Amino acid sequence: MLRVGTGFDVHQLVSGRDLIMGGVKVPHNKGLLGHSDADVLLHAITDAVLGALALGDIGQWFPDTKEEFKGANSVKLLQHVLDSKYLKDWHLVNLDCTIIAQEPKLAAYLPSMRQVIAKLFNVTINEVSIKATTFEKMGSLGRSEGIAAQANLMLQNTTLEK
Ligand SMILES: Nc1ccn([C@@H]2O[C@H](COP(=O)(O)O)[C@@H](O)[C@H]2O)c(=O)n1
Ligand SMILES: C[C@@]1(CO)OP(=O)(O)OP(=O)(O)OC[C@H]1O
Repeated sequence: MLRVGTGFDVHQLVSGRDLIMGGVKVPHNKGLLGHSDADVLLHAITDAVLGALALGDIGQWFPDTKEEFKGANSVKLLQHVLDSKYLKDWHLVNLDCTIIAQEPKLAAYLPSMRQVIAKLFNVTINEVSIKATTFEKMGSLGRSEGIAAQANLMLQNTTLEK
């Protein structure tokens, strides 16, 4: 059986925070604001996994009202979902993501992000695509007030037919 999932997330870009995306610390004078480490890419991917299997969304699994998720490492949040009973027998066919960031330039960091994410899903980096685009200086994203990410993926369960 095949299932597709999509995820989208956006976080505000502010001073005094680290910029962490795809589990990688990207050097920049600002970082993303959130209850967790605000890893916008991993949040979109987590929502895509949950969406593929109709399991709700990241905020339902890890409420931002809970102290235990304050400053949480989003790698661990995604790992928790992937290790859950719901994901048993499901594996990633492919993942395709787009980060919308006016700044900083991300091209140099995308291979490291692909590596982190491929390891999490136990696939090779060939199954993990991450692209970056600006917002052509338009609107809030174009003014670098935040960074957004979109993820699309396909999961397969070979123990279930159709
Ligand atoms: N934060 C970003 C945004 C874009 N890139 C790379 O630059 C290319 C051109 O971006 P446009 O938004 O003008 O299309 C894009 O295709 C990416 O390769 C980047 O590295 N980091
Ligand atoms: C990850 C969680 C939990 O720490 O907090 P944030 O970092 O604020 O991120 P968001 O994308 O709003 O999603 C869900 C949250 O509950």
